[in-house]
Amino acid sequence: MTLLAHQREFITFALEHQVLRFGDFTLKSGRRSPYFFNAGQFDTGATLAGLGRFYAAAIEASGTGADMLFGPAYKGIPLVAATAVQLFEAHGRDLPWAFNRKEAKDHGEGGSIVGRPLAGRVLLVDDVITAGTAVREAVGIVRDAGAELAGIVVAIDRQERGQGELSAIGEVERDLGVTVTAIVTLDQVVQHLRETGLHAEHLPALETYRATYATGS
Ligand SMILES: O=P(O)(O)OC[C@H]1O[C@H](OP(=O)(O)OP(=O)(O)O)[C@H](O)[C@@H]1O
Ligand SMILES: O=C(O)c1cc(=O)[nH]c(=O)[nH]1
Repeated sequence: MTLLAHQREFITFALEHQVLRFGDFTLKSGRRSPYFFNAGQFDTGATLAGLGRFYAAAIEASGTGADMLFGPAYKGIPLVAATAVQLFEAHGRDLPWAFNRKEAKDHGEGGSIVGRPLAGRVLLVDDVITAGTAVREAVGIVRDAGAELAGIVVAIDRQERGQGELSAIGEVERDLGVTVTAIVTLDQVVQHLRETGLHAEHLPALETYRATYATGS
């Protein structure tokens, strides 16, 4: 497997800012994981700008055409904002963007979508796909608004089983008919750790976890 320079840079960036951490974490799916990617740790202007640049570059490289961006609450919100800024700053693409509230508001402007109303081909921007539940919920919001899903971009594909035996991303691509783009995959993180010797003490737990939840596809 080849790791591109920007993927190594991204892993280094996530490790440096303790966004990628090792320990014992309970996930949304209920799985217990020896590592966690916490996008909330990109907690300064500079790191959020850096993160947005990685997302924008991944979107440009994927060739996914979209009319607008959507970031699902909560962690998708700063991600979509940072990505929209960097798509414009670094690539000259000025796309409308929106996010949702988890609970609809019945005063003021009301509703659950903030920003540009969802319409046309919408690219979903989120942090992580584990079992795929969160992105399916978000896709439901896009489709309920009468918009079309153009694709999905995440920072990390944990390469775990979804609801059946396929990978969560494989199931999402099959069921929704779109491409999921990840800046990096778990395999690439593991390869980078092996090659650099960084966090070598955590590799056995990562391997055991992978053997439990990984799929061949
Ligand atoms: O693929 P899945 O198994 O669904 O898990 C991954 C998702 O779960 C978490 O979001 P959460 O719903 O906790 O929302 P948050 O953005 O408010 O943290 C995480 O931020 C991912 O988006
Ligand atoms: O599956 C999750 O809940 C999850 C995994 C992960 O690495 N990061 C995160 O924010 N959520």
